[in-house]
Amino acid sequence: MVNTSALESIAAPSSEGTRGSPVIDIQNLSLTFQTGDGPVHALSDIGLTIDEGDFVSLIGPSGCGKTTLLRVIADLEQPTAGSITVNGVSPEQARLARAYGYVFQAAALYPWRTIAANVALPLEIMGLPRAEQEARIRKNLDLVNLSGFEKKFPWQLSGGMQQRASIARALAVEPRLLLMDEPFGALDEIVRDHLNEQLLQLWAKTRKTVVFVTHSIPEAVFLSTRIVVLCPRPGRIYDVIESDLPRERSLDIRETPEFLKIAHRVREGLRAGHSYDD
Ligand SMILES: Nc1ncnc2c1ncn2[C@@H]1O[C@H](COP(=O)(O)OP(=O)(O)OP(=O)(O)O)[C@@H](O)[C@H]1O
Repeated sequence: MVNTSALESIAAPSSEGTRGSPVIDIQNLSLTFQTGDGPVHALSDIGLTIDEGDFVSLIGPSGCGKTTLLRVIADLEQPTAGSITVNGVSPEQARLARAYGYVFQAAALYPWRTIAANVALPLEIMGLPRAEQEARIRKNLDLVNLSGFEKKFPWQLSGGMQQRASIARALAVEPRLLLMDEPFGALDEIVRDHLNEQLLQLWAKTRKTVVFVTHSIPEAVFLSTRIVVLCPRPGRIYDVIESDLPRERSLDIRETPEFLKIAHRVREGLRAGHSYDD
């Protein structure tokens, strides 16, 4: 995804000095869906602060509220209690200010548009001048290492390449915050490893704040500065793990005792919150 040679000289953000004002501040937040079968407590008493430059993974069993939490941050769902700010303002104001880019599990590219035209879509909606649109298309396709694929249609690209294109589209609005909902969940393990490594390089280069939903323990531990373990019924935070792994990481780190220790703690949290009746 990322042009690695161009990144070799780029240092990852250090764990010191990047802590600034919280990008996301969530206090006592709950969300109950009213359904025909009664209330569903999707989120209960969530408290979470995410700082500038953090890479935070939300992990937990199916139904624990990961996607709902991401959608609340994106102003796609409304909490029923508590408070949340994004970049210091309400999620609605943040959405209107295009504070975030959102990447879905399926690449969600328009099949009748070329890759360049897909990346251009939010820029067209913003009404940016044509030259600015083209500059951003070039820059962001280059960031995900898709230069040369501008004129291809999504179906001409592999699943991993399509997902890289959707990341380029999310980045094109130049958000401070990237919300990613299991972006690599449908890809095979080798492609996923590769994209994980490249996402980390992209994060180091762009210094975005990332909130990333995953079911995969190795993916969460490999990518994150913090791992939030959720458990279901009601959806709540079970554990928040601050990673002490160096920010600059390669896949080899997954064999180290430090990595395995964090993975073990995540697994314990998942086990404790898991119902085998599911
Ligand atoms: N629009 C909705 N109306 C009613 N219930 C909903 C709605 N959206 C989500 N839920 C319920 O809220 C709970 C949390 O769902 P959510 O999709 O956030 O979980 P998740 O952790 O992302 O699950 P998965 O890993 O399977 O994607 C689930 O019980 C789900 O059925």
